[in-house]
Amino acid sequence: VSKTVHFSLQQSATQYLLQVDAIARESQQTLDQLNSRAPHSCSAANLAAMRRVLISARYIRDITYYDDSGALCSASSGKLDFAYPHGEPSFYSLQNSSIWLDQPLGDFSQRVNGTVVRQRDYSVSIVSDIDSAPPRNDVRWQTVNTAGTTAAHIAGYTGLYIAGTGGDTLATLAWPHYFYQQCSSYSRFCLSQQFSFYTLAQRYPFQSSIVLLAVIALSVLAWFGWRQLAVRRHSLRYRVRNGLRKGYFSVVFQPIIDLQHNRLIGCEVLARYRDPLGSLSPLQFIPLLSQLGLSGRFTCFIAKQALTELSKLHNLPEQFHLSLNVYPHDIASGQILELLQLPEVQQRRIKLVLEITEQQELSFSSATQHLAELKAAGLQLSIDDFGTGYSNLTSLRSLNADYLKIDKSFIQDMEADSIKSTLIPKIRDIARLLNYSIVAEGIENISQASLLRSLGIELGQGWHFAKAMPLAEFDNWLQHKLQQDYPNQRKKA
Ligand SMILES: Nc1nc2c(ncn2[C@@H]2O[C@H](COP(=O)(O)O[C@H]3[C@@H](O)[C@H](n4cnc5c(=O)[nH]c(N)nc54)O[C@@H]3COP(=O)(O)O)[C@@H](O)[C@H]2O)c(=O)[nH]1
Repeated sequence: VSKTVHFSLQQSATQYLLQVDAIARESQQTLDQLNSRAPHSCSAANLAAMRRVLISARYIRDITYYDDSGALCSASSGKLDFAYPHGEPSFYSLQNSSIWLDQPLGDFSQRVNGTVVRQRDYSVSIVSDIDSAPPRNDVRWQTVNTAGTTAAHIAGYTGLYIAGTGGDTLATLAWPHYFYQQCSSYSRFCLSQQFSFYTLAQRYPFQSSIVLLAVIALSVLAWFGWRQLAVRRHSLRYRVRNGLRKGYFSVVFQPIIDLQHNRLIGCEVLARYRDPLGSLSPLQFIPLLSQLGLSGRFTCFIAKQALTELSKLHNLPEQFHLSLNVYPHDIASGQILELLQLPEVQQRRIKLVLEITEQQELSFSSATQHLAELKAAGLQLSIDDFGTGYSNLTSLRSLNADYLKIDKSFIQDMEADSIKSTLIPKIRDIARLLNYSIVAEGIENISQASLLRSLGIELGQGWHFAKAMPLAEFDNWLQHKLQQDYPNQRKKA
């Protein structure tokens, strides 16, 4: 389609510019011929010579002779009554011709306007349709002359000509507008045309329908592509993967309390997610990270982030614990050992406790060696969500952990003496047998805290003490708590 359109535009513009060149050539040759004659005057012999030239010309309608005061005689009118002055020319062309556009050529029987081209003592007047009849009249067009330093507007719409585009250029402007420009080689005239797809559609109905179909097909494809992208970007998998790359995960800290002395001994770090589409719950992103094979990277990120943030707090209690949830399969695979490479983990100020949920079965054969390496590196282990999963006494013993964390489902309804809560003393006995400290999680009120204290449970956490908080809030809470716990101690610098 573009070839057909291009060819057709090229043909008509070439025809038009060839005519312009022919007029320019005839004008130039005539002026050269007259200017080279001597003597220059309005003598009968000179007027006769001017008329002979005029008769053989194809485009020139009159020839005028000048001296410094103005036009003195012309081939059509003979001697003029007075020297007729010209105003400023419209532009200067090649060989320093002065050109006046749209001049009234008043000495013809009918009043007509035309173009006057003057060089030295002579001018030629041309009446042609090149400035009023472009090759196509259903397009916007402009003719300019580029012989001077700037393009001189000759006819048509102003502002269509694009400098530097050169000749014979077909381009799509903003769809559905097209642009075509061609310049003549001799007279330096350029013809610029601008037209819309609708003009094409009228002229080339078949080709245009192909273009239109192609545009529709491309738009539909682009729409589907965009929709697919939007769906993908909204999918949880994309968000979680992207979140790890872009840092949409953050950490919050929930205090862990020594129930017997009501003192802060550490905290648990919990992950949070927020991206421009909103928040995701850990229950959504924790299993997904595992399915995406990103659990190891994620655990390292959370550990690094939590330790970096906590290291900014200067008055953490001695032997402060940071409990970090880890994926049991990362222990079995050994990926968890990557934690030991982190400089933040290697520092000894904060004790790292790895919480391994009991809800997922741990492959003991491969895990034992890795757990031993973690413990040898100074990390502690805690069995999380105890009472909800797979542990038996043998597996508990072989894990060689330090803490046993009673699941919150045992704590809830403790005050109402629920069946589950009656098992707490039994869990406590098992923990003592194995030399584990007990942490009770999900303590929501004072009566649960008192009951657990009376049962000899050492450690606890839950909303009764504080919810999980971002660092700044945790710091405020910590200052307040330290004031309570150590009222006589001055703040550390
Ligand atoms: N492997 C990783 N797992 C993580 C990480 N961050 C969180 N998680 C696990 O996601 C589960 C849901 O966590 P979350 O929504 O943060 O809920 C925790 C507490 O906010 C909530 N909690 C704490 N106190 C109370 C309470 O008094 N009542 C109550 N109803 N809920 C409370 O319990 C969740 C902590 O659970 P646990 O880890 O078992 O101590 C959860 O399984 C997280 O483990 C991560 O970084 N890595």
